[in-house]
Amino acid sequence: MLTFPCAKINLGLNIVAERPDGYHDIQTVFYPIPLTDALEIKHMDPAFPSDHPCDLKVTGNAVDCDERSNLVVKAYDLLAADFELPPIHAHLFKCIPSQAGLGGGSSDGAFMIRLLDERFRLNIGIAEMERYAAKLGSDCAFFITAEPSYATGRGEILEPADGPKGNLHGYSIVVVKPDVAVSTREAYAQIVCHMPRKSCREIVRQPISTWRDELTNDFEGPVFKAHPELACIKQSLYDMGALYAQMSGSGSALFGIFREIPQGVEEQFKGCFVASAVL
Ligand SMILES: C[C@](O)(CO)[C@H](O)COP(=O)(O)OP(=O)(O)OC[C@H]1O[C@@H](n2ccc(N)nc2=O)[C@H](O)[C@@H]1O
Ligand SMILES: Nc1ncnc2c1ncn2[C@@H]1O[C@H](COP(=O)(O)OP(=O)(O)OP(=O)(O)O)[C@@H](O)[C@H]1O
Repeated sequence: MLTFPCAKINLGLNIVAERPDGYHDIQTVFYPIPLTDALEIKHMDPAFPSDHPCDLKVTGNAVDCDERSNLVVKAYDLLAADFELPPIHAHLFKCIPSQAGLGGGSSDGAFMIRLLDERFRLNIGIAEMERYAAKLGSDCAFFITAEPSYATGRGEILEPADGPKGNLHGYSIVVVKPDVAVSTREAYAQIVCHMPRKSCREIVRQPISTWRDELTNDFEGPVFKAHPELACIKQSLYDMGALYAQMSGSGSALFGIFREIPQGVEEQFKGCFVASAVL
């Protein structure tokens, strides 16, 4: 059985408070984008046994962690602790860039939960799958439904966000990821928390023309200071006609929302990972 874990962007991201558990309370709107990995599972072939009941093969882009730490295997282990799962082979074809703020690893973990639930008829239910996913990472719960969501808490408390779907339908997105890796943990450590004057949830209901002046990602200040080239990419997206441009999550990917995909994006951002799609 095959599935396609998608990436996300954050439309606005405010880090509002430090928590006693070492995490931060955030406010953000998660929006799924059509940039995907591919994830396949099948029963383990007795002719090719493995020392772990979830034998993972990764192709495409390299993932900088060992097999057991991969969120696909962690998702299997999490469910195997509570459900009887047969041994499986899993194949992850990795396309979503890592350390990009696009939630690629989180998506793989959440889609694995969905895949195991469906393939082995576990009947876990959405709310329970979201609870399992939140144990894998703060971003993971969103990917269980991958519907536009307003997220609070660590990022795992989700409510539907209908505004951006209507606002963004038919627009195009360009994602640019330079060869800069940003550690999410280190990025959070740079932040001075504060409440935004207006919630991103409200702003994304307004016309896109207002987003440039009102919607903010609190990571941009410290991350752009450490990597000024990211601010240049954001400015280039605006120069190419973006209606709105922002860094996603803690970076280093940036995205621009356009009426139509502009000419020459590949040439403009030579050396970067560049993807574009209609939303
Ligand atoms: C930056 C975002 O992408 C915005 O959507 C997410 O908040 C990141 O979520 P994630 O990658 O799933 O993060 P996790 O794997 O849960 O946490 C990685 C590290 O980021 C920090 N972290 C993460 C989420 C959060 N709400 N507060 C935090 O302080 C913690 O130091 C944690 O050890
Ligand atoms: N399936 C996976 N794909 C990518 N990275 C994974 C995966 N499983 C575990 N990881 C580990 O998690 C780290 C962060 O994951 P990833 O790069 O996808 O997140 P990110 O781009 O920082 O997104 P975000 O912070 O928005 O969740 C990687 O550097 C890698 O070590």
